[in-house]
Amino acid sequence: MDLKSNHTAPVLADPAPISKSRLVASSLFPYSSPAPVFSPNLLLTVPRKKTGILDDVRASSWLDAMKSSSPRQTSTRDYNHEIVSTDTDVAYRTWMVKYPSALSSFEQITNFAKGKRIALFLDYDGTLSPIVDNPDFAFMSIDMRAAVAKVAKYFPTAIISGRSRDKVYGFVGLTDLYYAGSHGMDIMGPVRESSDDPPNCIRSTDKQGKGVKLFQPASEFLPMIDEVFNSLVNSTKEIKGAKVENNKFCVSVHYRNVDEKNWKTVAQCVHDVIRNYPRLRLSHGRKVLEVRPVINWDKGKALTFLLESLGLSNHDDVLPIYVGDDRTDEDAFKVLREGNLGYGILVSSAPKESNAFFSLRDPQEVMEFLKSLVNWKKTSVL
Ligand SMILES: O=P(O)(O)OC[C@H]1O[C@H](O[C@H]2O[C@H](CO)[C@@H](O)[C@H](O)[C@H]2O)[C@H](O)[C@@H](O)[C@@H]1O
Repeated sequence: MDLKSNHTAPVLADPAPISKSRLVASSLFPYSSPAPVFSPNLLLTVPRKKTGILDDVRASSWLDAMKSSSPRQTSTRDYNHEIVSTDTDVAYRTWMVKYPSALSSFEQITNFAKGKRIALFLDYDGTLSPIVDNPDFAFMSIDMRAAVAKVAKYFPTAIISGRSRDKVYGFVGLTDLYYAGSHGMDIMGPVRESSDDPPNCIRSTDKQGKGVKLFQPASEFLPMIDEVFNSLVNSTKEIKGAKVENNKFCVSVHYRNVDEKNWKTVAQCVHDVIRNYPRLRLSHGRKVLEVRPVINWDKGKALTFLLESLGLSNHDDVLPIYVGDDRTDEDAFKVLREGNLGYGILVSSAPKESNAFFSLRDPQEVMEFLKSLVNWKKTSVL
């Protein structure tokens, strides 16, 4: 199949604006899980006109998205290291009325979880590890690793990351978890004999020799992604601070360390490369442009796939909890919210519209939440 064609331009697909309407509180509780649907035809066809240059309108919308792609500090510290209340603090507290802290709402969460099996889904960057300038150094702390290891002893736990699966496994380094890399396009999950495998799913073994299911719905894009990665490395090499990361089924172009006056040049380089690949699209992360295949697959679909693989879909006594900080995590929050399946928890130190139910400020609070889950499980009489 020729995935490269000159008739269409790349799809500039950011997530659709999130609906401002919130479900009423009571809909936190009734659960009915629809059966997951895995379409054999995952390819999306979104034809667009080809444009020669990154035109001004598109350039400014790319730039706006680039500028708003990382939260600002919500508070400052005075010379005594006291937190000084600022307008942004007030805005954050107001926002938290809509997205309450998962720590202060812990009792509400665990009350609802009584008699249920919690399944935990965790994003990596910005959730388990703090955001740092160099993506190669986004290590999680020893304490965080211990907290994740403990929580995984009590609850089925999966990491769903935009990184390549190998890379995120390298950072986390725990064997008792399931891993989905490339925004869910590379899943290594458990084998369940009773279920039918979708196309593109193969049986394999993990590093410990355990039988696993490997699902790579974008496998045919591999040569294209490699080609685009090389082109992007080449075209951005003169831009000081730009960094291109190969995430196997997608490519990240980082501009966190690029002078803001050169962000437009980064956008132009990315545009110039991917305009020749109508089967690739662009999305925005935290100071990163992400190039990925146009397929009907995202972190939300990965979450559904993993629940199915774990034998946890269509059960009223299952409570999935997904913790993430990025726009790509919204797809998973949406699956949980719209299906009334479970709780999305947004990690953010700044107010933003989300499909999550709860919030946590930063990875430190994520760690406290994980520890609280373990303590609750240890002490609860179910
Ligand atoms: O889905 P995630 O696990 O959150 O991965 C999303 C992207 O995370 C990484 O980039 C982000 O974190 C870096 C390290 O803190 C930071 O330098 C960068 O600015 C952030 O965008 C990762 O490098 C990307 O490849 C992932 O797609």
